[in-house]
Amino acid sequence: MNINDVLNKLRETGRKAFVPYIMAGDGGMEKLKENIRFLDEAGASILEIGIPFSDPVADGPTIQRAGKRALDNGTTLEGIFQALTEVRQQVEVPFVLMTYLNPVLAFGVERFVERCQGAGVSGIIVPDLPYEEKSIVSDALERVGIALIPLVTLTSPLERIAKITEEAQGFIYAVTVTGVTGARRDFAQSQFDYLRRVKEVAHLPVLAGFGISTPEQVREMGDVCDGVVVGSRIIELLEQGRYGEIRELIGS
Ligand SMILES: O=P(O)(O)OC[C@@H](O)[C@@H](O)c1c[nH]c2ccccc12
Repeated sequence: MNINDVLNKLRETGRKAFVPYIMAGDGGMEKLKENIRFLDEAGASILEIGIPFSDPVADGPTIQRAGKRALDNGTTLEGIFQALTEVRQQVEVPFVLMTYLNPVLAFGVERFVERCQGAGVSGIIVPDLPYEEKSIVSDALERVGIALIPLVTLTSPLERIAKITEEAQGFIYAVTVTGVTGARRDFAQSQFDYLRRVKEVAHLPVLAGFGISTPEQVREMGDVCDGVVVGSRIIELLEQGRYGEIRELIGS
């Protein structure tokens, strides 16, 4: 299934999307494939898979550490594509890659997109790619039907959000905090208001991410948008082998 099919089906049945984020190569390539199979079986709607990078400006401590572990392991993009290609046939869940721009440029945009297609990747997120410069990667992605998922933030003016969502595919990633990835204790009313406003102007599903770590937060966010992305908490739970809690989060 592709991203649109998954999100349409959830909407028709009145359910919300749950998108775990994992760091590729944290624990090695076998672990990556194992984690993907587990999260697919546990009911993840879409999987966000992070490419480790030495200068992850949007990431907090948990994801920075996971990225460092992956790089120290000798993780390469080529190795990640190979693992994804192998596991692709075994799972249903769509893959979205999250990468900073530099690794893509270093690998070569055309080559990167070709490998994404070969590995059955449905979308990519590039947090440091300015919207105005998106054609650097979006032209090549469009040719093969891979979505460039846009991030919108609390500080993006509504007109800009409307413009971004008009041309987007897949879903809109609404960043719920100003700052880096990582668990937050609670969310202010203004953050829910922001999500409602994004929902009003977006013609695509809106998923909220950054700082979501408890079943209660998953439900609260689900009340105002179409689902959530959970990264840092999933990485911690995977690291500690707390699979029951991951199932609980996905089920909430
Ligand atoms: O870790 P958190 O707070 O649950 O946030 C999601 C996040 O990890 C994932 O979507 C992500 C990881 N690194 C990013 C960089 C930019 C945008 C998004 C991300």
